[in-house]
Amino acid sequence: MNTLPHVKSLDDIREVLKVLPEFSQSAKQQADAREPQLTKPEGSLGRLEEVSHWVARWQGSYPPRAKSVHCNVYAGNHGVVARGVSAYPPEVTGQMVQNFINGGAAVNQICATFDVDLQVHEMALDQPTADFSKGPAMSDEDMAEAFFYGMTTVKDHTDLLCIGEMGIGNTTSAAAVAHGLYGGAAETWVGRGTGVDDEAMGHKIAVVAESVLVNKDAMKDGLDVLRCLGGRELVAMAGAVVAARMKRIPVLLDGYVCTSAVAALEATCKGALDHCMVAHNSVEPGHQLLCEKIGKKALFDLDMRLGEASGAVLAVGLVRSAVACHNNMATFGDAGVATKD
Ligand SMILES: O=C(O)c1ccc[n+]([C@@H]2O[C@H](COP(=O)([O-])O)[C@@H](O)[C@H]2O)c1
Ligand SMILES: Cc1cc2nc[nH]c2cc1C
Repeated sequence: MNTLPHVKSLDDIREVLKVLPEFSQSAKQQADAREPQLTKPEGSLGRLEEVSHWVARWQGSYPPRAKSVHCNVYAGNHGVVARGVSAYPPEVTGQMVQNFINGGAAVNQICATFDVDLQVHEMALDQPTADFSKGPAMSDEDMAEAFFYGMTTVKDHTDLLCIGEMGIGNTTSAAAVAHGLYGGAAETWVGRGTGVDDEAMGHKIAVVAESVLVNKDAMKDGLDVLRCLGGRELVAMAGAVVAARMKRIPVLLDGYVCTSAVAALEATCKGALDHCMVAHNSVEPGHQLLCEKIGKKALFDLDMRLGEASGAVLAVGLVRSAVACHNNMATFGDAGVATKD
């Protein structure tokens, strides 16, 4: 199987991003050739057609598969919580990790529904990142370590990978990363996260604006932004997305925090997220704009704002249905159904 490069610095990660594999032209051609033969009006399965072709192209083999599905949830703690930006205390991160392990969280139930294997990864919860409203969240070395760790968590023989996170304070991190990457007004990128009140919301916007200003000179590309304003779980998600690309595994992204983390890859290297789809549109107001910035449209919108990969895993049923239609529907010829005039 593929050996992953042991990245030890942001420059090492930049080198990896330059040589990411592209999708398979042969799988694309096979999927394109089969689609018009299936017993349905042309285009009538809408985005399900896009989904099955996306799976085939990025797996690089044909027919597409969606049997072995894994979900990786990364958990991290954030120094910026000292600024009063979350509705919950930071101990909840570790407590929720225990809840995941015990099978009591929402994502456990959704994984069980779709027979998805769930792995939870604690990212040094006893060492929160530095408060990024004062300076960089992580050193170059810390970021590379979390990134490489994320890379190693992607298992071979996975048909589809769902990624998500848990971390009190991380919607502030996500907003700061998005603001750092794309600019605009800080309030465009800030939402209520776990549910902060109006007063805390105003404060959160000010903290995000301040954090981007404080770190401005240290941020030359997307990876710098992720190091300065991200967190270990955000970095691990970015590492997992890169490893999945190398192992030819399509990825379902979750909500705002997940999308913001990996947007740093796209900002560094255009096309780095071509093997990913955004599963759902989060209630966080910046998510839709963020999706536009990376050229993606979420598969559905159920007013969710939970995180923990819940939206990504929910999309597994949709992907499996898309792949089953593509692979198993009868053709016009086989079924004796007349084609259009
Ligand atoms: O990713 C999202 O769309 C999302 C939206 C709202 C909340 N969250 C989750 O809520 C936590 C962060 O919220 P907060 O208020 O502590 O920044 C973290 O564990 C996330 O998984 C996640
Ligand atoms: C209880 C709880 C569960 C979560 N799951 C993801 N983020 C969360 C935040 C809180 C507060």
